[in-house]
Amino acid sequence: MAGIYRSTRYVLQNAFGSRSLPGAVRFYSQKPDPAPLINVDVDSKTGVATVTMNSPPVNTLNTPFLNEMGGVIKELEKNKTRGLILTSSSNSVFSAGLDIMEMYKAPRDQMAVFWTTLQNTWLSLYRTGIPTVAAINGHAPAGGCLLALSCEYRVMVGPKFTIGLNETQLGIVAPPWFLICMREAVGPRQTELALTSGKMFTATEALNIGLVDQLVSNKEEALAEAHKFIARFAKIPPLARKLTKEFTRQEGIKYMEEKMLDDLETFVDVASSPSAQKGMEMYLEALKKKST
Ligand SMILES: CCCC/C=C\CC(=O)SCCNC(=O)CCNC(=O)[C@H](O)C(C)(C)COP(=O)(O)OP(=O)(O)OC[C@H]1O[C@@H](n2cnc3c(N)ncnc32)[C@H](O)[C@@H]1OP(=O)(O)O
Repeated sequence: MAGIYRSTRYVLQNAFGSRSLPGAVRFYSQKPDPAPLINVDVDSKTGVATVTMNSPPVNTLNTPFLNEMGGVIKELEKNKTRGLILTSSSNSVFSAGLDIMEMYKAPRDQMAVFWTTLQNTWLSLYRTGIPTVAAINGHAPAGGCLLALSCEYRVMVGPKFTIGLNETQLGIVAPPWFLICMREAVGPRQTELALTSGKMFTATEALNIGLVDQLVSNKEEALAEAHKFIARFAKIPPLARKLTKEFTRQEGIKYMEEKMLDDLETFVDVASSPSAQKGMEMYLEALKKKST
């Protein structure tokens, strides 16, 4: 392990005084952008929050965005929100996944802060007692797919958008907790087939393997179905629901609680390796070429 990483780990551990690093690492992030990257709209009748990712052009997951998302989840939990619907303000992209610029040619300590923030925000979303639904109204590759998989129910707008964990196509490896989320939705066979090839699924294919639960034809329908899913819990005692969700998701929660620092170390080593850097460079070039 290189010295710089060791010192990052030391600083993070000292800052929080324990092996687990709860909450987002706010003091490491840059000055926050005054414009919100995420909009929250709570329905006054139902108490259900629509959380709209609004970070143009493609809702990439970077440190400020993830910090804000972590803060939103904490706030909704504090206010005893009845449901959380995750969607996007874009007409074509749910989220383009991790911001490759947080990993490409980034110093190891910056990568470490980024990954720690991702780990914490993911855990908050994955384990929250609030019923969660992803209203997937656009493409959801890699980290975008992870966000959707972390919710309890997925409604996807079809047929033209795609979803999947495509990391191997970039020459990087989806970590075990991404894989656990995928396996919980589609089972081990489909997970291996999907992840080894980095397959992006059409909405119909995603429905067929259970990667999403419902197909609809536009965002309004997606939001309506999401509300219906949350309404199913109106008469279920919240504590029993929350604990049952925790038990069901124990593997992912346990992985993150126990392996957070090992996972961080692996990420920084893998992402900074010459082959991963080369893969990202080529991928970024291809994206740029496509957009010009
Ligand atoms: C050990 C590591 C583990 C890592 C685990 C997870 C990895 C990830 O999540 S990696 C990210 C994987 N994401 C993708 O593969 C998606 C890439 N993006 C796309 O396929 C398309 O952008 C998308 C289909 C989402 C949208 O297409 P368009 O609407 O046509 O937009 P553009 O492609 O023109 O993109 C606009 C603009 O955004 C830049 N961009 C897109 N995605 C990313 C990204 N993930 N990170 C950083 N930047 C991204 C793209 O280059 C364009 O930039 P400009 O050319 O400067 O406008």
